[in-house]
Amino acid sequence: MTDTPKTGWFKRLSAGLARSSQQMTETVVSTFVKEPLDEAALERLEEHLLESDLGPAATGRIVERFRALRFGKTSDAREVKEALADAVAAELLPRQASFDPLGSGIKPFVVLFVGVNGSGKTTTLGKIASDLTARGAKVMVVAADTFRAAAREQLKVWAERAGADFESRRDGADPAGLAFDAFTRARAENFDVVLIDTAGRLQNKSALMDELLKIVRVLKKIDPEAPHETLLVLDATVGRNALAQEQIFGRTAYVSGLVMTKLDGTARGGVLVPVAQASDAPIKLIGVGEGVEDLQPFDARAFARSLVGLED
Ligand SMILES: Nc1nc2c(ncn2[C@@H]2O[C@H](COP(=O)(O)OP(=O)(O)OP(=O)(O)O)[C@@H](O)[C@H]2O)c(=O)[nH]1
Repeated sequence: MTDTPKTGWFKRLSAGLARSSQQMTETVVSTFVKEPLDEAALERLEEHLLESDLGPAATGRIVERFRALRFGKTSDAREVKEALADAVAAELLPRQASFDPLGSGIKPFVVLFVGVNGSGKTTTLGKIASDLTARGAKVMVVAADTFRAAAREQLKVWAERAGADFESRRDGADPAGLAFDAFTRARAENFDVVLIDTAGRLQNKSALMDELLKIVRVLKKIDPEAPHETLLVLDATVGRNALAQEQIFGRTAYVSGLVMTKLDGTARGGVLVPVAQASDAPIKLIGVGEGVEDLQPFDARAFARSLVGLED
């Protein structure tokens, strides 16, 4: 069979979620294939869903859906998986949105990346830069984490690989000043997209938030609508700590979309559900590996099906 782009994409998603889907299949699905759906089984379902980090609210609703379904003694694995996928998709569909900097009509379209160090911000920005330049866009990458030379270097490598312009300053320069100058040049030189990486040191939370807000303020001096997107990058492997990070950034940084990275590195990919539901911002992208193609648009239905181990 030829590998269409669609199936290739779904295969990557499924491979990335393999650890989570294995956990789901081993616990939840096997419970119902072996025995009828009685109260004891529903209790075990609740336990397993909580262990998969789906969170109490979504878990409660999913258990109720299963109670209403009344599987007979002979329900097979496929039937259980389909029902579970539908239940998880129903939780996530209202929390899905697309990231489309080239389709907005805004030029240059400014994207701010926020999140703690190590969450995958730089990698995500680099993957997006590669995708946009491959589609013919003129892209500028801005390293507004001016304190860490290593962070700048890493970003520079991504920018060069993508064929994007790169803007940075010496150690300790004002990140807001850099963002202002970069945006000004991007306007003058007709760039399509400006991608701004920011610092993520949470040790000094209020200074970090002040720095982010200052960047937002100066961008608005040039264009009151900027930044046109603020993506909060969260690492799925930190589990429910991602919820705390969402609260810290979500409250102050005007986040407009979430990116959940490293879903391939955890068996508890279900954590995406409570994070999506706690946030005012929808999930726009997910990372299921280190390759450029492993950053994918978030598709709630496909995610739910992969999470429970369905193959299409
Ligand atoms: N397996 C896997 N690794 C990822 C994914 N996204 C990012 N990474 C890796 O996670 C590590 C941290 O990513 P960075 O992009 O450096 O994180 P950052 O938030 O920019 O952190 P600093 O550079 O410390 O500010 C890198 O080794 C990435 O290759 C993903 O979806 N899956």
